[in-house]
Amino acid sequence: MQSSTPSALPAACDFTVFGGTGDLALRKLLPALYLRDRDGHLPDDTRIIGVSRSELDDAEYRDDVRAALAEHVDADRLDPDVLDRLLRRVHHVRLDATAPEDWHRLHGLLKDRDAYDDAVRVFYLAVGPSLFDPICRRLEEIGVTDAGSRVVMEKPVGHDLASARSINDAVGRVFEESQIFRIDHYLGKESVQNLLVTRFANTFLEPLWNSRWVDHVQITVAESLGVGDRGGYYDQSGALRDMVQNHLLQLLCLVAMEPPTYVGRETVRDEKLKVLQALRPLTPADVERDTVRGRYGAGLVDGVPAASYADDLGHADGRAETFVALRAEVQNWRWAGVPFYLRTGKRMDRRTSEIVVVFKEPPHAMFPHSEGGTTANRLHIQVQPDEGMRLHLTAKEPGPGGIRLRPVSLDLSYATAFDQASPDAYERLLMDVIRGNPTLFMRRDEVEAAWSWVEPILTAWAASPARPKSYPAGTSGPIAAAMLLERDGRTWQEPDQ
Ligand SMILES: NC(=O)C1=CN([C@@H]2O[C@H](COP(=O)(O)OP(=O)(O)OC[C@H]3O[C@@H](n4cnc5c(N)ncnc54)[C@H](OP(=O)(O)O)[C@@H]3O)[C@@H](O)[C@H]2O)C=CC1
Ligand SMILES: O=C1O[C@H](COP(=O)(O)O)[C@@H](O)[C@H](O)[C@H]1O
Repeated sequence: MQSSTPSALPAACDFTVFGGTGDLALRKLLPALYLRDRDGHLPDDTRIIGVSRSELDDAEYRDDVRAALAEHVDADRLDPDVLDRLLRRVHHVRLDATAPEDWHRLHGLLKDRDAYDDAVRVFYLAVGPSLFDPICRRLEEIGVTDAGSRVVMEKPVGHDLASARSINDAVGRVFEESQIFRIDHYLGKESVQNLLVTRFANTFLEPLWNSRWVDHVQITVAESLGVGDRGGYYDQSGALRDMVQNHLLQLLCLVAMEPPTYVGRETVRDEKLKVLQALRPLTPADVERDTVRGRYGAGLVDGVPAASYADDLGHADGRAETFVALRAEVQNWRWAGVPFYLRTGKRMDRRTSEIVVVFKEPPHAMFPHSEGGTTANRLHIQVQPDEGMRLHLTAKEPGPGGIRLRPVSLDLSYATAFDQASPDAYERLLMDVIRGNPTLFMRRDEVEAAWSWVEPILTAWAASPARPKSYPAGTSGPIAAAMLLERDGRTWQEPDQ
């Protein structure tokens, strides 16, 4: 998905990562920057400045980055010359973001760039949100927040609407909205971008993409991993905040949005916002009926024993749900009456992110005496792994006798069609930040509209004496999630269907 006016690559870039020694920086950001450097995409004069309180000089930090790249980049993509070039770009600044006296160190390094007219400064906030406000204020004080500067925020932005507004206000006091890049890494996935291309660069789907022909939509983001060592964060968050408020609602928006007049910086975001604003607000009774929350117990994942959430957390007082399923509706002309079923969970039976658009049954049974039956057509968009698309149809089985109906599918595998691996989402998104293209980032109004819709669910759950329903690790979630669809005469699409 390109903006209508692709932005130029600047001659110089200072890419500052607050939290440069953290998990996100070392596991995702540095590998993505390395891979873009490998393909010659970084500005020639790029510096990558890791900021943290750790007592590291440049050489020690470079050692840490080298080790992280060895761990997180495939060995066959690690080129020693590129690695050395990248490491020469890397610096570390020891700075406690809350200590005013430390900031001269970063200022000293950044002001070297004053000679460049078009140097871009990126400030990536890979730290807890409580540091966003102090960091932005200090950046303003040291005079590095002009139009050439960009700030990147990770999701989740806040833990409810009020805290999201407060974070947005704090960052917005220093940076213009056009300088603020709120990452939802799902928007950087190739298959997610391709969803818009499939819908809007082809004609065959559009006449069918509405309540007349679509029965319902299913969006599943299932993970086989548990919370790992992120339990501290996760238990404050839970699957609704961690996944639904951002990734799943963004996927829903891309399925449901109207075609923009062109794919531009604001047009896609304008259309996504309209979808979020059209989501039917849930009353407490709707939450009771249309949402399911679960939490994994011990079980087997791929035949291997897997711990319970309490074991992963290290105590039994966990509060968070690790699974959510819910029924949403988009109240507009196109989608009135079409349910959107969303589910996401950890420690499930498989890792998959997929969107299934289930079309209506044929209006008239023309082959009543044939063997086999018709099944509803389905478009299955496989976001990950094994990106691709499958269109499920009914066909006649070849043979000289009578008509025998059989389900078949038209399969598109990206790996086969394009013979190349998809880049990691961060590779695309970090380059968009450097180029200043915000199309694939969430605008303030989108984030807040998503929180507005999610908040009644959080409130109703907090008020309810019920606990999340238990499901064994390695399954497709609590039985109640299946019942959510059965009640409507439908079932979740599982892989063997
Ligand atoms: N990890 C992930 O996959 C994802 C993370 N996020 C979000 O990104 C943020 C960072 O996550 P993650 O990397 O996992 O966290 P980590 O705890 O691994 O890293 C935190 C980083 O912040 C630094 N830091 C903490 N306090 C200060 C301070 N006062 N001044 C300067 N630096 C400080 C730490 O270094 P030091 O202690 O040396 O100062 C460290 O480099 C969080 O908000 C998280 O929710 C979002 C999506 C995914
Ligand atoms: O943002 C998050 O996403 C990951 C899942 O991302 P994926 O690209 O591996 O599908 C999730 O594990 C994590 O809890 C959440 O914070």
